[in-house]
Amino acid sequence: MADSLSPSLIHAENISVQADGKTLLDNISLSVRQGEIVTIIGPNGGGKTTLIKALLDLQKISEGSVTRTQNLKIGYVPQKLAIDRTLPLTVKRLMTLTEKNDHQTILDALNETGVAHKLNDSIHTLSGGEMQRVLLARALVRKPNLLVLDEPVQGVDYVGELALYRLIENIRDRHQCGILLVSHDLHMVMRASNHVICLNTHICCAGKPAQVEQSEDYKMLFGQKGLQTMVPYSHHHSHSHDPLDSDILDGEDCSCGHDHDHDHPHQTHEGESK
Ligand SMILES: Nc1ncnc2c1ncn2[C@@H]1O[C@H](COP(=O)(O)OP(=O)(O)OP(=O)(O)O)[C@@H](O)[C@H]1O
Repeated sequence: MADSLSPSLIHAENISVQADGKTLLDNISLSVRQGEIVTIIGPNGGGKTTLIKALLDLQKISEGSVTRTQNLKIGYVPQKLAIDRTLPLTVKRLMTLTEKNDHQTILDALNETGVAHKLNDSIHTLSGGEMQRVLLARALVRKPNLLVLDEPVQGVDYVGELALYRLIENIRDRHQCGILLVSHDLHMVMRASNHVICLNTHICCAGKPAQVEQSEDYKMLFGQKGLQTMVPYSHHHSHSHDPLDSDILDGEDCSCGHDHDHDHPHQTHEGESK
């Protein structure tokens, strides 16, 4: 389990991203440590995918810096996978498209995510949840020390969502990797996280899940939906996680003193300070 002394696998320091004269990210700092699940939540268009891309060097940053630990191996499951639906493609083939792995390695990864029985099936016949599990397995064959999952529960129903988050927790426990998770949907996501960052161009609030729940900014952004979502969290989360002390505004409400217009992200905010 991670502790506050674990070194950061990846660390962003005051990064900002501008594109087309627009600020997409404003002064964001965050760290992901070994054995830790960090979740980025926020409204549509809040900059979650942009932040992931900036961390992965897929998006140019205008200010700030990103530091990665030496030998960092990242397994990335993007939000969208552009696959031509007319292209015949089995799960096995998908698993070897970009990396050559032996049969047993592929089978082990698919076993771990519970979809080994789909090995020879066409990916076009998979359910949303099965597809996400295949993509997770595909990221796992690289034996990453950092898993980056952009909306891993998309297309998955409530029960499947819960199972997927449990699986993600198990992967974290088994591999002791760091996990950076993105979601705009709040169902269950908080429960699985050590640390939550609420992003709406800038960081509105961040900290341990129970602390974010108390944040006025969180309540304003997610309203009743957010409060309802936290119920399962409060009831289940007294035991197994080892929440981190974090260098990111642990449990603090946004204390900048600015008014936030959450429907229309703007950039007058200083963002998070370390
Ligand atoms: N390359 C770009 N140039 C200009 N604007 C961009 C670019 N990439 C993203 N944007 C804009 O930045 C904003 C944030 O997009 P992003 O995809 O990061 O949001 P998100 O939080 O992941 O949203 P969602 O929850 O809908 O997936 C959006 O308004 C988007 O249109």
